[in-house]
Amino acid sequence: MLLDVKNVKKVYKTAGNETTALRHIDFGVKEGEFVAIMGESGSGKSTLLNIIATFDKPSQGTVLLNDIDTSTISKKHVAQFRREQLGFVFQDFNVLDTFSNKDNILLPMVLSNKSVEAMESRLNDIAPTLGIQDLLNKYPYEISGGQKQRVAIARAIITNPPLLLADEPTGALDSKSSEQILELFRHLNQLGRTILMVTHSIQAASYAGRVLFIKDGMVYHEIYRGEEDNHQFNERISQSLTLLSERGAK
Ligand SMILES: Nc1ncnc2c1ncn2[C@@H]1O[C@H](COP(=O)(O)OP(=O)(O)OP(=O)(O)O)[C@@H](O)[C@H]1O
Repeated sequence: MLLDVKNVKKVYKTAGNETTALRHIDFGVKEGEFVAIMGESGSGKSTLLNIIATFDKPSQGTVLLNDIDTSTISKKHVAQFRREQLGFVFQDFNVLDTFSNKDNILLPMVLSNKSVEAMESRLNDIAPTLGIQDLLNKYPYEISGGQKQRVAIARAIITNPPLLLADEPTGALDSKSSEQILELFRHLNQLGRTILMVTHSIQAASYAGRVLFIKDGMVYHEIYRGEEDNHQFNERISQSLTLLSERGAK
């Protein structure tokens, strides 16, 4: 198992108040999978992603990535661990307007003290797959949202991390750009990349091979795509969401 989330619980404690964001989360992601996590607002998706991303720690339970217990990584090594093991794609791209697109993409390699040759070679490898060759010398403010997300995906995979984490990656895009970004995720997954994506969008989730549904801080349900096409899987995700909300309403 590439990612193993075991009995994770998260309680936020603020002045006299306790919020249980995650009650009991158990799931794994195998190498080569494309998994989507869905759930209503407040169900704990961001909390879970933040814990997997090592931005936050669970109150109980463990997260193993490549058999490394992420809670044991020292503060000194956590930035390096993230650069090497994880790629991040966010809803709002998080690219720096003062850097060219190329420099944005290379930033994780610069921080890891890689040679210029290694950086150029890696960029040449991934640029055609992402269709960003013509964008490299431009700045983020000169390109569209969909193009910015391509640049952000390039930055996320430049160090070739074993796991790509995406938080609502199409949330800020129009439907056409969303579709192109989702096709790109699918393509990267077909090339062997493991992806874990949090989303509200049924359309986005229908590109995954498996969908986990979170409710009240637990994984309530999961479905696999199997042999279904996007349309069929989309229908089944909708049905699952309806069932879940009906169950919750009783
Ligand atoms: N830093 C925090 N301090 C206290 N409570 C928090 C904190 N972050 C989240 N929560 C609470 O934990 C619960 C889960 O929140 P979380 O943001 O993980 O949900 P979500 O599913 O990502 O929601 P959304 O889809 O709206 O982003 C909510 O009740 C939220 O109010």
